[in-house]
Amino acid sequence: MDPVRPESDPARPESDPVRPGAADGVIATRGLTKRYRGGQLAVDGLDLTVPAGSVFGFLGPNGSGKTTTIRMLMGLIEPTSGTARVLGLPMPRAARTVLPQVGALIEGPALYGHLSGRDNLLRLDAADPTADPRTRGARVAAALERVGLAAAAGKRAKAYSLGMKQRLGLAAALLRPRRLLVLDEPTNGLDPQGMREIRTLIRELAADGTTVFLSSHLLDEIEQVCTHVAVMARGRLLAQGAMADLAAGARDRLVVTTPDPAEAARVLKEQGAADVTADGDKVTGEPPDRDLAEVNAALVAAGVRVRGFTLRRASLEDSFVALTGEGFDVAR
Ligand SMILES: Nc1ncnc2c1ncn2[C@@H]1O[C@H](COP(=O)(O)OP(=O)(O)OP(=O)(O)O)[C@@H](O)[C@H]1O
Repeated sequence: MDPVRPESDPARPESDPVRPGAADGVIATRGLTKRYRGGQLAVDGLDLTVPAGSVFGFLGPNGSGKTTTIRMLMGLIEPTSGTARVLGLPMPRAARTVLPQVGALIEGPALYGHLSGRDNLLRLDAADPTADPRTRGARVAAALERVGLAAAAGKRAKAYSLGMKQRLGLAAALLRPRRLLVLDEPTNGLDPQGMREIRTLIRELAADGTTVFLSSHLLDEIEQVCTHVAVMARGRLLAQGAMADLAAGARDRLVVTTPDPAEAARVLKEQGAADVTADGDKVTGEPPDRDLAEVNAALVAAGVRVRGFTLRRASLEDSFVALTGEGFDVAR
């Protein structure tokens, strides 16, 4: 089933378990497919390539197959067909080599509520046979510091807010150096402040060189923190690539704010704008290939009361629509 070469193949440097190369990406899947026993095709022929050093957004609505993919990548479930390599090694076969180098936060961290944040981490660290007990205290203190929990380290975990629990989960993932962090919907259930804090932390981790694989159903979130993105819908990969390349697939939009939307729409079409739509007092369209000052003047000359006239940069959502012809809110 698995056509990859043996792990010890010297011709393939990324097979070195200590320092696998990233020629194929930190994560690479080929035709990865999962059909659950009930017959549900959750992931369908996925070819995913996650470049080293990227913050890779794995975007898709609920039920699109993100968690199933992550569970296959982490060796928690077997694919029905296809292959998955993580850090250059085949999963789940090389799980014992790969997983210690991967920090994962999947479906909320498992914590002991009656223990303090610090004691939770001490306990987790003690469960790691490769962790030196002499440096345990320092390691735990550094991880708590990293996620901004140093001041709350002595508090029982059950008294933590959801955001603090997520951060403690991240601290646990950071107890040892990781080459890859896999975060499944890490901001789910958090308030805006908690979301911002987690995003900032993700950016900092990425700046340190860790590759971050971040699943989310939030377009905004992916747009704000990710360098690369893959878009899933109904178990299939719709698009993947560098965020900038994906954005290049969608054109900027001209946005006119006016109390006269119907007239504005007519003039914009006349001026050569394509795909003109009106929504309330906003009329948007693809800008025509001419001096926009002339377009503005034409609106005013036609008696349109122009209250705003701006060019909005293409968003990830625009790219998504341009690439797929579908809205993001894909119904299942
Ligand atoms: N253990 C299972 N047995 C059968 N079907 C499952 C199982 N787990 C998930 N599914 C189905 O597989 C599909 C993909 O689910 P998955 O959880 O991977 O999606 P997701 O994108 O992670 O969504 P969410 O964010 O809601 O978890 C869904 O239709 C789901 O109902």
